[in-house]
Amino acid sequence: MAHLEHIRGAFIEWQDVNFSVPDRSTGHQKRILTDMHGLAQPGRLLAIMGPSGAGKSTLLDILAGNSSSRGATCKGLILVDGSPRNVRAFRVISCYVQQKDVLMSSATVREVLLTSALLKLPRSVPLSRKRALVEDTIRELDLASCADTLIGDETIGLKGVSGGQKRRVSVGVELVKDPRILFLDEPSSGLDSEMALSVVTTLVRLARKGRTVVCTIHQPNSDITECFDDFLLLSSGRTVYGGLWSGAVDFFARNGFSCPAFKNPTDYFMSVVTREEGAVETLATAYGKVRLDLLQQMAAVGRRSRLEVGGGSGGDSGGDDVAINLRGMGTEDVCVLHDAAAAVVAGGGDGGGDGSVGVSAVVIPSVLGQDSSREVLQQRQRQGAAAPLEAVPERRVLVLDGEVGEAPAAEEPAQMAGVPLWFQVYVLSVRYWRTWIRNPVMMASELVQYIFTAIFIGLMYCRFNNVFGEGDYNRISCIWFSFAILCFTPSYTAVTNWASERLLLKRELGQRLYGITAYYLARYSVLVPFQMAQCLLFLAVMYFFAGFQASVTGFFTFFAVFSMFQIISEGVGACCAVATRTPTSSVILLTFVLLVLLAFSGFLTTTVPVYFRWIHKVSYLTYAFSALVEREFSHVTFYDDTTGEAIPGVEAYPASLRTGLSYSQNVGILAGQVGGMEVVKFLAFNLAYRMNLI
Ligand SMILES: Nc1ncnc2c1ncn2[C@@H]1O[C@H](COP(=O)(O)OP(=O)(O)OP(=O)(O)O)[C@@H](O)[C@H]1O
Repeated sequence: MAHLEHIRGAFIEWQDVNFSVPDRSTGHQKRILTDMHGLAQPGRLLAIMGPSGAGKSTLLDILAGNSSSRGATCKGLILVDGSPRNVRAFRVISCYVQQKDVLMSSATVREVLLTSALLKLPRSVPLSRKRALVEDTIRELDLASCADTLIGDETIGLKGVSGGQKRRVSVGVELVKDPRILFLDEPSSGLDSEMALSVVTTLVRLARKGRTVVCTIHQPNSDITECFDDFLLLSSGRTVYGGLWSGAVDFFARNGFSCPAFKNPTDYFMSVVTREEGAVETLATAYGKVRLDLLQQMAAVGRRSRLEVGGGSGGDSGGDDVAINLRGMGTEDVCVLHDAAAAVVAGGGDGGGDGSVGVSAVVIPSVLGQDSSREVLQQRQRQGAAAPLEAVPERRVLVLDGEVGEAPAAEEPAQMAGVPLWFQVYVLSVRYWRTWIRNPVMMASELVQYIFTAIFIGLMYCRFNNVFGEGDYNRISCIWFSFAILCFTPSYTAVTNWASERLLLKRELGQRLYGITAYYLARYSVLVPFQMAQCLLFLAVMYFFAGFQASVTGFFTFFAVFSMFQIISEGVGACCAVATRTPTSSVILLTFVLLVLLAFSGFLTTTVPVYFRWIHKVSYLTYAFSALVEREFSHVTFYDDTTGEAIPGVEAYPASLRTGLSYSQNVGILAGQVGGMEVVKFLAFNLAYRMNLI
């Protein structure tokens, strides 16, 4: 556990935080959070509670630097280790675990964590260290017993880990980057009481290593509340209480709300703020008066507990740490020793360090600072408090555990900058590949569809004859029918897969683990061979069964055209999926598009109305169909059943099926359409991402 022993959390202090969003009905700003103050400390678990709509998630998002509502206004000051937060740098040292577990169901716990480590940690970190980190994480989260079990998804018949284990894996996915700060949105929601407790005790363990852990929580039972160190109770966007968990009952009692014996305090608090008229106003006002005392008390207890933990694991433990840090600081930094164990580090000097393992900045936030530090910070607050949070001055931040450096001032977070595109594509391809081969329902349904369709069509047309009026018609029908069925298979698969893929993609793109280009290339590199294999399977049965020209060239011509056809069909499905918000609307759109394309492919109507002619001209079905008819008929001679006259194949099929192009020209256009579809698909993914459809 060597790696995890060195974790140092960060002090996060927020002051006068106000958040408003535009109210569509009135056109004015609607206040969501009012005058929020608080403190989260290293080595401690801060639980944020409140009734539904109290503003818990909003506050958590703001603290984590995730808030991005259009038209929203966020004012106030957030200090990290005593200095105004630089959101970009803050994201590097913190992580956010969302409420819903969005994990790759076809991967094992160990694989999920390793993928995360490969994408999140720079390439300069050796693979052996990444693997060691994954093993550390597995042990730390108590996941050893299920490390090689699939995550699973009951909805697709894939058995896997339990809900509590899944939630811990979600934490682990973030933990592999070794964050100093963890934000978790309702980590116990949807779990039974035992699983919820196991998740919360895991969080306490993570906090005790020295990390700062902040979570929102809903209706905790008394076992869970015993795990809280610090506690923040919100109601209607106001702070009703913020301080030590152990002081909450006393605070309520002093303000006229005594918790009955044997009642879970959190149940009581919730009933007071939701049912008692005027209680929120009374408590919020009372809290405003004692806020500073409660925060100072909380900070003092926090400091004491970190000192008790001592110099070994976690926490701002010893004077040695401070001395090392001060050596690593730039000369412009203002360092004010607070006590033997800690220092206030303010100012914006270069954060260059000696790079020694375990070096950390130990910082006391302003609520605890002595006069000298207060002056520095008050000056900062005067600069920053009135400004929107995003506008606070940038400051270099120390990245802990083994490396002291400055947070990237440029656009990309550090973890993305460290992983080259080819490596992202490689990691994602492996994961994508696994999704296909480990998903029995998807694999079986695909195989059954192709084999069943091939046998069905083979039986339907079983061994064409060469009688004019029969053999020609059957060949044309067989080709069209094959296309008509097969255009639905890859496109529907794209739509159904997108529903589960989208959430994971959204999370990972949001964290900038990779970009759309890496995702697109990885997807393409796995899907194309799969589609080609499926075409081969289909034609191996259908081509000879039905009785198409028995030649190797003929077979591989069909194979090439069918493969291109499948690739385009998958692209049509993917575009319909990303262009819509729900699977139902994707299916409706896709069905409509394919039916229109089929209708004007040249088989169903001999005269295409002039206003639909453009569809006939752009449809890939037109060229695929025409190319194969052209190819087959140029190698077959029919005979008239009554006269015995020989009729060359090229003269035997109707003019309505001809595009006016030769076989190779049709294939050339189809190949161009494959390229065009890939460009459209790539742009569609990018556009969907920009328009928030992913
Ligand atoms: N961007 C936004 N636009 C409009 N209203 C918003 C926005 N963000 C939050 N709100 C509103 O602010 C209030 C607080 O929302 P928030 O999700 O923070 O509450 P919560 O305490 O987390 O509730 P829950 O426990 O139900 O998740 C809600 O009434 C919500 O509708």
